[in-house]
Amino acid sequence: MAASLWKNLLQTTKDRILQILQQRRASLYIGAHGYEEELIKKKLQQFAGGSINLSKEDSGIGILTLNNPKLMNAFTGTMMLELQERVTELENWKDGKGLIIYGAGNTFCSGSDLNAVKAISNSQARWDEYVHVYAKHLNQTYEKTKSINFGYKTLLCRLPLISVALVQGKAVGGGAELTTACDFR
Ligand SMILES: CC[C@@H](C(=O)O)C(=O)SCCNC(=O)CCNC(=O)[C@H](O)C(C)(C)COP(=O)(O)OP(=O)(O)OC[C@H]1O[C@@H](n2cnc3c(N)ncnc32)[C@H](O)[C@@H]1OP(=O)(O)O
Repeated sequence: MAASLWKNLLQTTKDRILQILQQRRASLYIGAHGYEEELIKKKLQQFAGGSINLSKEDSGIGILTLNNPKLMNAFTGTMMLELQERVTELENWKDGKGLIIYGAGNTFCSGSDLNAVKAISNSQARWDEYVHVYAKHLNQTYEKTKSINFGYKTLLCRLPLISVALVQGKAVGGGAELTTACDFR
């Protein structure tokens, strides 16, 4: 009897552990704010527009273009997601030596897209909460910094490439801080 109870308890515990592990796998990221990675991504995807373009030259120089010229290259949600993808691509670029970041049109970057900031500020969670949680995903040092800009910063700083922000025109808010993520500006 006792042996059978023990066996059941053992099995139930194993099942529960497997269940928890599966849940964790399904949701790789559950941050301090309780948001899930997919939820954050979906939210950021709602604020679409512009793009982050990367061209990798034979010389080993990458050119990253902030491309949203109608809004002075303001960062939309999808641009944030793309930035992470491009940085991952650069991290895996074996022949990469340097990186130049510049803005399309005649400006560098006007920071976060204020349309998204306003829209999210009217809903349950503020834009910066989403952004901060996403920054944590980008940057494990979030707990110390609690800032997306720092998220960008360390994300770019940890790249093993010499980076230059080629600033033409305005660099405001998050755009100004992005320049500080580069080795030279
Ligand atoms: C919370 C996040 C925080 C962070 O990440 O740290 C931020 O970054 S918040 C955003 C901070 N940035 C700003 O507040 C900049 C706001 N913009 C401006 O001050 C000016 O637009 C400018 C960048 C100084 C350029 O001025 P100017 O050359 O006179 O151009 P316009 O003002 O006519 O702008 C053209 C066009 O672009 C739109 N625009 C500009 N910046 C943004 C933006 N950040 N988000 C959304 N849209 C932006 C501006 O509204 C104009 O649109 P139209 O009127 O439709 O032509």
